[in-house]
Amino acid sequence: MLLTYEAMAEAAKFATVWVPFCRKHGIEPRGPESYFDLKSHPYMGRSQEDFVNDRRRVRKDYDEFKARINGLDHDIKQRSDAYNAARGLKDGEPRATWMADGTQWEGTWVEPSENHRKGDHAGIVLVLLNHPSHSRQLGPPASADNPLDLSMVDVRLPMLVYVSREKRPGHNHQKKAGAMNALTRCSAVLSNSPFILNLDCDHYINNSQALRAGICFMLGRDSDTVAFVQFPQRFEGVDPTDLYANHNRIFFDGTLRALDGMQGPIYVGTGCLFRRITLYGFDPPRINVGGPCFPALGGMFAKAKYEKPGLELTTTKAAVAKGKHGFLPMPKKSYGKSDAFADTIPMASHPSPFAAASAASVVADEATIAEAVAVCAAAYEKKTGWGSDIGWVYGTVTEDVVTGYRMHIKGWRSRYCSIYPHAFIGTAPINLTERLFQVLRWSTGSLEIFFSRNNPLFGSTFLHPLQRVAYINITTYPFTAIFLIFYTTVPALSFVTGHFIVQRPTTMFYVYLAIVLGTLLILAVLEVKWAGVTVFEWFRNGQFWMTASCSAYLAAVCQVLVKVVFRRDISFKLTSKQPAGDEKKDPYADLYVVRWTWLMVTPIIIILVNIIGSAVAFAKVLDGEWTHWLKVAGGVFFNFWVLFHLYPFAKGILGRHGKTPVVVLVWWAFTFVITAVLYINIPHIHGPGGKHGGAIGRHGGDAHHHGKKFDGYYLWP
Ligand SMILES: O=c1ccn([C@@H]2O[C@H](COP(=O)(O)OP(=O)(O)O[C@H]3O[C@H](CO)[C@@H](O)[C@H](O)[C@H]3O)[C@@H](O)[C@H]2O)c(=O)[nH]1
Ligand SMILES: [Mn+2]
Repeated sequence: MLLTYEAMAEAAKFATVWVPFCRKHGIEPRGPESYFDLKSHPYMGRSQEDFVNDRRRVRKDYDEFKARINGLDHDIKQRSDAYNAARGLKDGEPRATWMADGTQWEGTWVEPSENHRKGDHAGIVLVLLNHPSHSRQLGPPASADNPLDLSMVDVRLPMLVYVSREKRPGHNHQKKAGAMNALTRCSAVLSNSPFILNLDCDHYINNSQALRAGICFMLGRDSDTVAFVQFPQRFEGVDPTDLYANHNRIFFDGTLRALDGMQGPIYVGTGCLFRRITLYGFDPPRINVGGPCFPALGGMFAKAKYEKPGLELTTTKAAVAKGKHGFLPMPKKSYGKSDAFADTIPMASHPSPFAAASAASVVADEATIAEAVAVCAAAYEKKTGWGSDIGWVYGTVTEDVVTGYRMHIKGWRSRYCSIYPHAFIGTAPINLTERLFQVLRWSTGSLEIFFSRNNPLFGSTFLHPLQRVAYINITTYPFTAIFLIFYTTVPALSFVTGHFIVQRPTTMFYVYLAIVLGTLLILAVLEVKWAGVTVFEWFRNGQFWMTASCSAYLAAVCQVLVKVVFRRDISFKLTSKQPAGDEKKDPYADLYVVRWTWLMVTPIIIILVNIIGSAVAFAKVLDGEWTHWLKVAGGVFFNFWVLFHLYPFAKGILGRHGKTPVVVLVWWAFTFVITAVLYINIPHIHGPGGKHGGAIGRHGGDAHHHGKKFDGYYLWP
């Protein structure tokens, strides 16, 4: 969209003031919006007065910048209308969208037409800021049109390029993975930097030292085997009680950190620093998988392959210059038709011998840009290794997990880098429906990987054994839904029917139960103590896990089975972003907006079943039908345990009213009492009464049939 491009152009212009200002005064955080939102402005630079003046000036620039961005939509339309009018368009002729410099925009038009609509437009590469010089470049001193004294500040800005890959109808563009691959090739041609930072469109950099922190893991001793450095995802705009566990603290601060002790964290799609060559399918220079515990297991069956040097320079510079690609890990044709792109690969793998050459190549001239457009053509990847052996992997909606996995099975490591202030911050869906769909997408993606050629059960032996366990877990976890559905409904249903499929507990059963519970407890303590999450956050995770498991995971299992059986593709529904701005309004308004989806059906059923189950049990005790009220209490407690987990969900579907927790409890109590009263008062439901017999009699022949046929059913208490 032209809007994106022009907004970027405005940002580039504002950056010429903002970035030097930040450097001069040591401003942190570097996001202007977050910085100007701060309550206090700790001063770190030089003289106070200088700072106050500069700050006032930049603030004014920033406000103007924001106003211009907000006006862009209108400006573009007005400008285009003027140009179109000037050209005297006849009726029915397509109405072009015009750039500020008076040329037609090649991408999507405001009024879409052939070759200029969403999913049907040319590839566009526009350089907004060109390569900076290699040496320091001090700014001008203060003057009339430049009120900031920048004479002591380096004013260079990094290269900034707008890229929109070619889109054609009927062509599978492979969503985010396809976008990342096009960008990887484009940046290879334009800059070919050896490291790539990948951020989602809804994330920003919050700590200017983040890259320095991450790159340490790449450049340090022995770190030539590190493929990527993963930062935890952090979010803003989440409600303070984190009703739907958006922060995912256990996953980021527990799981990813723990994996760091093995082969490394999995790749989670954003906030990740890559070594460029790993995306090209290179093997690591050495294999050191297995660590001190399992050194023999690393690459057990594949040793021979690694006797030859992996990344050692086996070709002379001259040979590369002649266009021979002797030491590419894959045949040249799997990288696509662009020779210019293929030539960048050896330079990315061995920056040092080519330092002079790559320094000279950093000019974004017309030919280079034409090449950049060519490598993001829609048809470029036809009959190449992109999406399978090279770059981001296709065929799943969680391309992140599988892309990291393919690196790990080659023996690459990854590292986890968590710093404070948070390196990157993003937005999370705080609406229940959006959140459920997000989890549905993740769980579907995981299962897709399980049912693909990237099933971790069959990955190479370069995968650390425990890392493999982690990958199996991450590609099978949605199956927990099947068990959880039984776990959350059968005990409550047993109260209603009076039949119990679980045996009267034996001593051995209690022993096992104690072991399982003890393990869970240790795990919980470790997670809380060691990952640094609070007990409250820990509970939230558990609550949301149950909600997601009995809705999204279940749906994912069904969806993927359909895909596996009928070969239907699954769509990537972009997570809705909370509309920004308007501070006066409730920032969490979206939290309680109810948008119905069939994903909500199962949790609602489970809630009802548990309330009704315990109400019936209660009624049976009141009625004298059951006498072992202590045992009944135990069962009812279990039902409440389930309800307690589904409490945030209930709060969410009650919408606006859910803001007061009392409403949920009132509703639950109401349902409970109604059920109990009905049960006691309607004789034909609860049968002729009297102890166990009543329970069977109530269901007549049917229940008898069950009671007799299956020895597995027990009457209890
Ligand atoms: O067709 C698409 C869809 C998405 N994106 C990008 O993918 C990102 C992730 O999409 P989003 O809707 O924000 O989903 P989230 O659930 O927030 O994303 C998480 O889950 C995704 C996998 O499902 C990962 O790719 C993301 O990195 C990870 O943050 C977006 O920011 C875009 O940059 C595209 O480029 N093209
Ligand atoms: Mn996102």
